[in-house]
Amino acid sequence: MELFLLSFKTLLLATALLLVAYAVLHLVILPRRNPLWNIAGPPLRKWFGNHLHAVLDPAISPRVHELYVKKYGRSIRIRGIGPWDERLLTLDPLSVAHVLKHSTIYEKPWQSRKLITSLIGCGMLAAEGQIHKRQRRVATPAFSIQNMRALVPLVFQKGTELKDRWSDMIQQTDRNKNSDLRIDICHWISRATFDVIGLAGFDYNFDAIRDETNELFMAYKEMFEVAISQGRPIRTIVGIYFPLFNTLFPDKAVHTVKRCQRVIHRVAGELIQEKKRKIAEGEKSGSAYDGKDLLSMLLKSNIATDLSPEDRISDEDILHNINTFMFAGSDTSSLTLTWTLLLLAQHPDAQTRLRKELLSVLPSNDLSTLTEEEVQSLYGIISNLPYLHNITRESIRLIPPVHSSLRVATQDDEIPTMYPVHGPDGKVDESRRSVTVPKGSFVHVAVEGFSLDKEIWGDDAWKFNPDRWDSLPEAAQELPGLFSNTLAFSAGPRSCIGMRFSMIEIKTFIYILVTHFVFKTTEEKIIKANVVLTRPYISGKYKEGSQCPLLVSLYSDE
Ligand code: HEM
Repeated sequence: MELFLLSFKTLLLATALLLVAYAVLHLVILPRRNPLWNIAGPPLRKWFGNHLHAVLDPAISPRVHELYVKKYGRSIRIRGIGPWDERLLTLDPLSVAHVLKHSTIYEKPWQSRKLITSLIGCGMLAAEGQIHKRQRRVATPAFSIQNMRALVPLVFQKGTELKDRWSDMIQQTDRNKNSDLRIDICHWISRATFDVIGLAGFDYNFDAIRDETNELFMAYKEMFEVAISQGRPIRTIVGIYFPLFNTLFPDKAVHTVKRCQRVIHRVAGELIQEKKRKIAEGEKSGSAYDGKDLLSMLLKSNIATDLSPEDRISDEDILHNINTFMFAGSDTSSLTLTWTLLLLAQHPDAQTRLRKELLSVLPSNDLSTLTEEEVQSLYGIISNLPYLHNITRESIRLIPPVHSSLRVATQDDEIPTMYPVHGPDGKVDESRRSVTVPKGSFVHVAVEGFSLDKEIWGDDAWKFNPDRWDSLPEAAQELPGLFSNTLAFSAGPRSCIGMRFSMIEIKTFIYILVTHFVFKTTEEKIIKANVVLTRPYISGKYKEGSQCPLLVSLYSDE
């Protein structure tokens, strides 16, 4: 018995020693051997601390980025969730272009892909490798300039509906006077952009500007709310690493997602089958079905004769991508519009100047009476208005809805840098123009960080100055990015496929709203928070959820 106890104790001791050795190896020794320790980075006050809040919270990240660049250069070592998680934060234009261009080396982390897939399926946002390539190839024709222009009338229709709704609300409040009405523009614009993406996505009218009762609309809305709810971070992490946990112990959110997915599968599944039938009938009868929505385009492109059978995607993939367009294309556009209107309210001179430019091309008859050709020709003019273009670019630069993005290196790599790299001792080696990144490391792509960089954009980089776009500094002109030297729509093979679509939506809505209403700020202070996207909150009222109240009145030129 004694012998047994002795050997049991020895076994326990050996196991404990092994665990300690494992922990020391992974928490102390291996991290120190990580090549990322050869570059400078901010210290940590606590051994288990991290820099994530500092670099991801838009309330402080501009100051943090500025300080880091001054002290540590543009290639910065930061700590992720633990000592084993050393990361690269790059504010070097050459490095970020390298990372975004080499999308097969720098993939999206499996954890975020799994989370997205669990909600909307494995569409373009979450897929990697060949699957992503195939989906992107099928979807690209749907987003061509020509196809996007075909969506202009429906964007006008929804912009006009929102305008009419707000006009009614203002007039109902006070029938005699045109007083200011406090409107949460974030909420209302989100309803309108949902309507737009519903019609543009699969020719389906959620009618959310009127009311929020449509079954499919509610399913998407509730599901996306689960995605952005911050209330259960531990559970979310456990669910990602151990999916069985959610099956065995489902909570309210799991049930909600399941219920929403059933509705989407049923209603959107039927829409897909109906479209397929129409396309097949059109082919049979010789008069091709002319549906202009993304679903019709995707289905047509998927059966195009120049696409080999192995490059085609399944009905399931089609549904996942329509879900993806809903997810990636509704809040991003509505937040851009919300931030733009807030900035215009905060800068009344810019608002008046913009209104003057927009009114100069306002037709004499009501927008809702224009023919399709007239709408197309009007949009052609609007899209080229210089001050509107400057306002749009400046708003997206100053408050990009996607605050930052994350990539993981799938192999060891040497990332080139434009600026010299600072060593861990703070010394700058002028000849050192690359950073060694080991496989498995996370790389932070600071979308907002680049947009607000004073060394690139000038000392007024944090200010709203639409005129800057008339003479950009050389450094800004050299920045990589799909959209006007910003990373707001990312860059490279994984950049935003919906940029043209959102430009039509943003310019059309601003045109309609600013020619009909005047926007003023309320007493409340609006702050930014990064909740999947950069969203507005009333200072001190975070728990009330994202909102952006403005005082809105009818514009009259008298
Ligand atoms: C102002 C509006 C928008 C902004 C700021 C925006 C921004 C972005 C950004 C930054 C990415 C890259 C994400 C990453 O690398 O992690 C992205 C990807 C994507 N966006 Fe957008 N987006 C907008 C509107 C739209 C719209 C309207 C659609 C569709 C109708 C859309 C569909 C997509 C898709 C499918 C991807 C994934 C592309 C891929 O990985 O191949 N986006 N968007």
